[in-house]
Amino acid sequence: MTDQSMNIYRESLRLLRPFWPITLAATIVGAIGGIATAWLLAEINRDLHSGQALTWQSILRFLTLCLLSTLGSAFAGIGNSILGQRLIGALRKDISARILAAPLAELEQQRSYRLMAVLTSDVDTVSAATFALSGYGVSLAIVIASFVYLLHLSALIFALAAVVTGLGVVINILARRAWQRDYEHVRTATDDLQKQFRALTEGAKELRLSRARRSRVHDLLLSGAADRITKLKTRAMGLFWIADTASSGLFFVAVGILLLAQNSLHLEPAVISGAVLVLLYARGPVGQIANGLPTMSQAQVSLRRIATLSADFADQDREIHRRLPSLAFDHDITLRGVRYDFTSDGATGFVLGPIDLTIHRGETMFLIGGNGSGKTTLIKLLLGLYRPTAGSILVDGTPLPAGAEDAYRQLFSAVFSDYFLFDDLTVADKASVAQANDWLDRLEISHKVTIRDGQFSTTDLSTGQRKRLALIHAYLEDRPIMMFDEWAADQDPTFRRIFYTEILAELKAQGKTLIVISHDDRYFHLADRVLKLDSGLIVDETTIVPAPATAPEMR
Ligand SMILES: Nc1ncnc2c1ncn2[C@@H]1O[C@H](COP(=O)(O)OP(=O)(O)OP(=O)(O)O)[C@@H](O)[C@H]1O
Repeated sequence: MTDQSMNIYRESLRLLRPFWPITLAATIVGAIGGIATAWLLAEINRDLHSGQALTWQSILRFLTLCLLSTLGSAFAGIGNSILGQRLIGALRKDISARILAAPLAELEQQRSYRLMAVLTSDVDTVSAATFALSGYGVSLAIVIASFVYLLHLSALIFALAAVVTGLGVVINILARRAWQRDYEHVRTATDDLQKQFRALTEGAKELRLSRARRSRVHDLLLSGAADRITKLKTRAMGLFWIADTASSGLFFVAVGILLLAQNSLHLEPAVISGAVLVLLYARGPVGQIANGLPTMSQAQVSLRRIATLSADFADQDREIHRRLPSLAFDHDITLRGVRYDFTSDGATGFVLGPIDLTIHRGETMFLIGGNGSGKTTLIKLLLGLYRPTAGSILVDGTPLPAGAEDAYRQLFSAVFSDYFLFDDLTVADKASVAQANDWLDRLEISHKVTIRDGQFSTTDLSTGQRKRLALIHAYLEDRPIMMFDEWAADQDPTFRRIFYTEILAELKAQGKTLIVISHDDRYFHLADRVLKLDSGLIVDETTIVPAPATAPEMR
């Protein structure tokens, strides 16, 4: 076993471990029900051939076995339903927590549609298999107990039933293998489908504008993936029905052989009828086990996908949930020889740095440079979202201790150019709501948006207006350092001016350290320092000397 498959195996066990007790309990109860069913058949056969009137003991035994049989399968079913629901909840929470704790760079490498497919489709598939577990437990117990009864009736009949079942098992194993191979392709096609579903909503505008793109997405990519899944699943289902029919048909063959050979075998009628009864009854549970195999195969593939994702994010900084005390930042933050390398799998990628940079508390720094010069990458490093490939970050001259990344990140609030707009306030106390209302007024959107139950009443706004809401979130967080990535780019000229000359000035007056990515050279003079990046390096640094205040004119 390779290291990776060991990891996946270990991860699968870890994910399923909390559910062993309930699985075991449901299986034991189901097995009791199954054994009671087989016993019941034996009792019925005995009573039919006893030639005597039923005794109270027989009636009592019959009723007890009926009760055990029905209650056993009912309780096993309930147990497994609870297990299935808990499993869905636990897997979703566990994987989400790992995704939350994962470093941004690793998350960026995973495609979001793949994560969505694991969180929805794979989790559902695994839990569907657990719902079916009770059925398997009961069926398996019936089959085993039936075989014990057959052995008790006659070794020869037992051997005949064993051969028939063995053949059925082989047929089903072959079908299962074929399905398992196909299901890997089904899962890949499911990822493709998720990707195209995303395009349907996120690319709605582009798809309406371009007939060629629309037909490529719908007729080729989406339909292609959907058809591939249909074809593979239809083939697999066909295979399974053939396997199922063949294996259950074998039971009829066994019953036929018994009926034909009953005289030459010199077996009592009670033995023959008991065997026929059991063989015909066991056909159902055997079929149920065989029919459940595709679900089990799918669950195995899906569990492997869940475990792979979970293992990928296993060794991450879990301090996101540890709530370490916040870091103090009194004087400066320094990037010392910091580098970041996008190179992966030997392919050369963009390299930022080495960067040596000190940001002083209370200063306003503008970051400028052409597209792809590395501004956002530098910001992600500075904000602790990327771990430097080389070099270190110092807060007030002290290197950031290991495990303090999340505490460090709490020093910043930011509006990224690809920001996500949350529609609720993190803290919705009276003071925060009052502040938010104040800002809605100042940002001239109070006529559109109000705060209701700690939420913005709407986020269906223009691009520039939505960005104003993102700014309110950043303001309410009240962190010492604020970063704006081309915030003003989507604002009209008046608001752009208000942002640079009033909002930034006010935040600076409050003592905030401001980092502003900007292309608005009309306002560069408002910074304390302007840094220019090119090809991942700081190529220019200009300290802005404030113009001396002009003396009032003498009359
Ligand atoms: N996730 C990523 N994986 C690989 N390379 C990346 C990734 N993100 C950015 N890059 C590369 O890093 C370079 C710098 O990107 P970055 O986003 O930092 O530039 P920028 O100066 O912010 O550009 P813009 O002004 O267009 O936003 C780009 O040339 C890009 O190829």
